[in-house]
Amino acid sequence: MPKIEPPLISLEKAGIERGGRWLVRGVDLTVARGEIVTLIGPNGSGKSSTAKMALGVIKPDEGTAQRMPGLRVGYVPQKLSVDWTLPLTVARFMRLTGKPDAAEAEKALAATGIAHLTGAEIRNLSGGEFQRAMLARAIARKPDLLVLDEPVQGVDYSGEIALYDLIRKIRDDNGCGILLISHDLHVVMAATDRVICLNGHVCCQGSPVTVASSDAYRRLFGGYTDAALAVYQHNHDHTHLADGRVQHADGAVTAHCHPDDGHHKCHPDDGHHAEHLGDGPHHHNHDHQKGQGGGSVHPAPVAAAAAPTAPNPKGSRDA
Ligand SMILES: Nc1ncnc2c1ncn2[C@@H]1O[C@H](COP(=O)(O)OP(=O)(O)OP(=O)(O)O)[C@@H](O)[C@H]1O
Repeated sequence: MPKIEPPLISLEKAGIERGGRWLVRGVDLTVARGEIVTLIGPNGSGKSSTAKMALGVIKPDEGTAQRMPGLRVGYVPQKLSVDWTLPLTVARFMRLTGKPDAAEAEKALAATGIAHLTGAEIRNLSGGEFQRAMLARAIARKPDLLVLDEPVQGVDYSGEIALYDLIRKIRDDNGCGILLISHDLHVVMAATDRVICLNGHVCCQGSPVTVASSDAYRRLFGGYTDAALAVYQHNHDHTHLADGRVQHADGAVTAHCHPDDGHHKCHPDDGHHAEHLGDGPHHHNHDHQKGQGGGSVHPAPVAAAAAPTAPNPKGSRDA
């Protein structure tokens, strides 16, 4: 009989109380190897507090928190205190904590698509590049579990898609478990196996479709839910090949997407196609539409993640 691996982390009926107020309570949560679990919920709903309990940073005031013995965690925090006036290259940033050896650091930077930025100053990176550097630093530790708190903040929509694709790829390549924290209702739906919807307690949980269809989720997010669900359920039917051409479901290969591909009207100069350069063949199972209306998103801005010289939107990540 195959051995059932215990989860990497598990919370049972866990809660945190501060100053006589329960920040969050009654949380049941597990993350297993190879699984992407997303904590979703509005601001202040207890997502970060729950993640901190799972990581052992905060001890639960009720219930239990358990971690696999010897668990290696890669953590990308929501905020990072960096003195942006100090010169700090990406290479040095990789060695600030954890000190991976040079080969591991190089591999991690290549895996996140920013090997060419090793010598660049952190303060000059675009928002998407900075998030990739944070991810690279986390995966260089070869974690069993990656915890990513709002990993796409400060990143434009097409950059978000690229980052969620990257997160999935990291899971596939490394076999680690991933705990994602997000209040993004759209792209994250397609990038996760299980969603736990929080609002001081677990409102609902399950597959993204189950959660997005639930009454509790609808009550919490109101009119946004249908769009989120529609976006999640809308699977692309084409693959972007490494040479930039597009292979369609019927096997036909064209220079660009078909204008009637359904999910969007495709402009040849769309930024989102650029971000997959070097990723090899890339099959979409996400939607390119952001927002509620499901309208066309063109012209899409060039992905921050793919723009090596884009200006640095520091405001979005300063602690
Ligand atoms: N140490 C603390 N003492 C008192 N209140 C706290 C403490 N830490 C967090 N809180 C409060 O607990 C609630 C949940 O905070 P938490 O950071 O977990 O929410 P979140 O869902 O991650 O929010 P956001 O999406 O805004 O990051 C908030 O109202 C916050 O102000």
